[in-house]
Amino acid sequence: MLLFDPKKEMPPFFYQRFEQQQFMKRENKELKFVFDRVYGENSTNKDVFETTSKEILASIMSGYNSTIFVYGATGAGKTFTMFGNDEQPGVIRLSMEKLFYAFNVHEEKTKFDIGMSYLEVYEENVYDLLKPSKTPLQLQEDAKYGVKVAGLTIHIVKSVGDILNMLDNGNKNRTQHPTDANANSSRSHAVFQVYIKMMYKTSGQLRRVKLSFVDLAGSERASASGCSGDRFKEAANINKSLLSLGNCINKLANGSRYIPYRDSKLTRLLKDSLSGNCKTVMIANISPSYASYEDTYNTLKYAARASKIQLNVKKNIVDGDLRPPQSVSINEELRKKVIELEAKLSLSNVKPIVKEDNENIKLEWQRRISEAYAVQSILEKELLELMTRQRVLAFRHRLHTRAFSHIADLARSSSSEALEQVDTEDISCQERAAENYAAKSVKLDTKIKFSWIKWHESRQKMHDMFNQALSECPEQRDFVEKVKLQSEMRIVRARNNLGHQLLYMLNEKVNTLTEHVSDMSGMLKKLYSTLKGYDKATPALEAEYFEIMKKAKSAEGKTCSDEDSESDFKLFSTLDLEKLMTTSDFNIALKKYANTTIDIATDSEDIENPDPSQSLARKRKGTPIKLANNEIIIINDSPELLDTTINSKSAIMKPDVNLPVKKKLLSKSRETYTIQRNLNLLNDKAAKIVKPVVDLGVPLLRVPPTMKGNRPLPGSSSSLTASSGIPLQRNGKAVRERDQFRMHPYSRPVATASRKQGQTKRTERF
Ligand SMILES: Nc1ncnc2c1ncn2[C@@H]1O[C@H](COP(=O)(O)OP(=O)(O)OP(=O)(O)O)[C@@H](O)[C@H]1O
Repeated sequence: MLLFDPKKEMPPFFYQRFEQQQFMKRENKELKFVFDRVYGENSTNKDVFETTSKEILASIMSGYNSTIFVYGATGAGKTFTMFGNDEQPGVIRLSMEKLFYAFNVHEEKTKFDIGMSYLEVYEENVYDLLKPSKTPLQLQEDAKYGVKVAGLTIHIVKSVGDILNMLDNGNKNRTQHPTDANANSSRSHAVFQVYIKMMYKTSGQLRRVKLSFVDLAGSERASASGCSGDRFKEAANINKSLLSLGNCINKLANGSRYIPYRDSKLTRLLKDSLSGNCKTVMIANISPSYASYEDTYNTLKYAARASKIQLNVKKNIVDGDLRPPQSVSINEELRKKVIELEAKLSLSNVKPIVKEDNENIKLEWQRRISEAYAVQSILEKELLELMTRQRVLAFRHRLHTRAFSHIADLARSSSSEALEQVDTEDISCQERAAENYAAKSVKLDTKIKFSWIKWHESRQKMHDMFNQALSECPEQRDFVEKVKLQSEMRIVRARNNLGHQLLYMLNEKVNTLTEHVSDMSGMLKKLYSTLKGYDKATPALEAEYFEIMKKAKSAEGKTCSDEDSESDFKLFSTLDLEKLMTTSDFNIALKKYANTTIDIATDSEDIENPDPSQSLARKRKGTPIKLANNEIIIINDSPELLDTTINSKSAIMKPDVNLPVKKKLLSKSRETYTIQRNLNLLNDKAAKIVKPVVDLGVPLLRVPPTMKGNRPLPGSSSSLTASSGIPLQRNGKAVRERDQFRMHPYSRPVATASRKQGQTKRTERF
């Protein structure tokens, strides 16, 4: 046990005969760390070797891979522990001497082939220290042999002397720079590996073992070590690779399934030593100096975590192809015996073995499925997140575009000033927004595409794995179903989340619209009253006014009265991972909607009938008016015909169709968002199209039967008749008469006709 920063008895401090509290004193940590061995200040390299590496060497002879690595702050004595000096040889030399001694002892029965390599990892590049070159070496992963360094030279050695000479040469090539903490600081991680091939002469059995010694570069706080420029970068790189090593150690200690070996070259190289088939010793060097307090504390934490890692090791026995001829017959006999025994054993214990095997297979499949599912979950989450962002962006853009189209439509039908204002301010703004949206959506589309491909591949793999697992072990159907359900749940949750986001945006828009509608209906009321006051409100205008007011009222309090918004909502809230949708797919779908839907106050019939040609055919030019006798007339009040500027001083409606407006945008808006009036009355075959009144802006009026013989009023020139044969006249007086009764605008009670003209009084102006 090592006691770090122990509590110390401090002599009491008195001031004016009273004992004082010592505020400035730092609280001691007094942390206890338990390790396999702890070495004191007087321990030698031999002490370290005897209780660490020596034990490991015995297992090397039995065929186990082994690694010894030293870790610690800069200047703590790592290189000294590994290499030592003449008086105090380091762990490498002592191990090699011991190893070669063992080789000599077993020389008669075993043939040993020994090779060595020496490399360094400097700033995330791997260099061969025994064949110096400026070109870094590449790491390759091999399913059978693990991580290999391509092009690394392996030198055959016959004695300890050979090895030490090679190491001396290699050390000369190793990157060293002075730091504040160490005049000969090693700035790279050095990995020295000994490859031993042992062949037992009698049995022909072959063992290949790898012994590694890793001298890590010193961990340091870059600012504390007083370096700058290149040295600072060097220190940052060292710390980065040590951090990834620390992460791997943490995850291994916690039993995590995913270990981030690929985060750095160092961890990739040490993968075998950390988690593979390897017996590993970690030597943590610390300095007793108070100046290294923080470094010592960090090193101890690092080592404590590393000590929790548990490895599964197995002997590296390879059936040799190089078996000596005399051993072949013995070996064959033994093999036959083994087969016989195995057969006997399997006969006697069929059931338990099968059961145990099944259980193992099941567990193995579950482990593999869980691992693959963890990867797929990450990909799925990423894809869902991107898709949600794409739809939210597209929906927001759609809402903006629609709002703009409404404004453009209103401006177009109101005045040239309004239209010009839209032209100068809003269109450029809208164009900028559209460009912005296009750029963002292209980026998102690309990301989604890549993410989807990865997700799809991983899903395919999972699918294959499920099939294989179920065919080998059908009883794990429940486990497979559970994994599938988890994935479905994630998608449903993401869909819900998207729906909430879109609904929130839609409600915001509806709230703003409701506000506008109430503002506009107030204004419309004023305008209508003014027109009426001047006798300029035609029946068509009047009918339309009441219709609009009715709709404005019914729209109040509704959260989503707009059918088109609902279609948009449906389109954008669809989150189907199977179907990859790009921004252009949305646009195509929206165009389809645009053809089938008439905006603002849409007739349900038009939505039900998706044939655009039919819905367009049913559009009429004019306002239907139902008379008291159920007869329907349609007044063609299209803007062209209502243009009273042709022959009148009073302008009811004056559309400027040739204004210098960016036609592209406006024409699009008109095509998509036609303000449509109620069409139900059009189904009546008896309806007649009647020409509009343009002369003085006086509404068209049927002359009641009682007034039939009367001469037309001055200024009235119409000879129009409805289907009933009743003549229609422009009759200002009759209008005033009608207004007195304030009937529903669509009905003209015959009763009005019975009133005497003399009784008619204009009681209402405004
Ligand atoms: N146990 C020891 N006995 C005598 N000298 C030592 C001992 N440990 C370290 N030293 C000396 O301390 C100095 C720094 O040690 P060393 O170079 O081994 O540190 P290091 O941890 O490898 O540092 P770096 O990470 O910077 O390379 C060297 O001069 C070394 O000889």
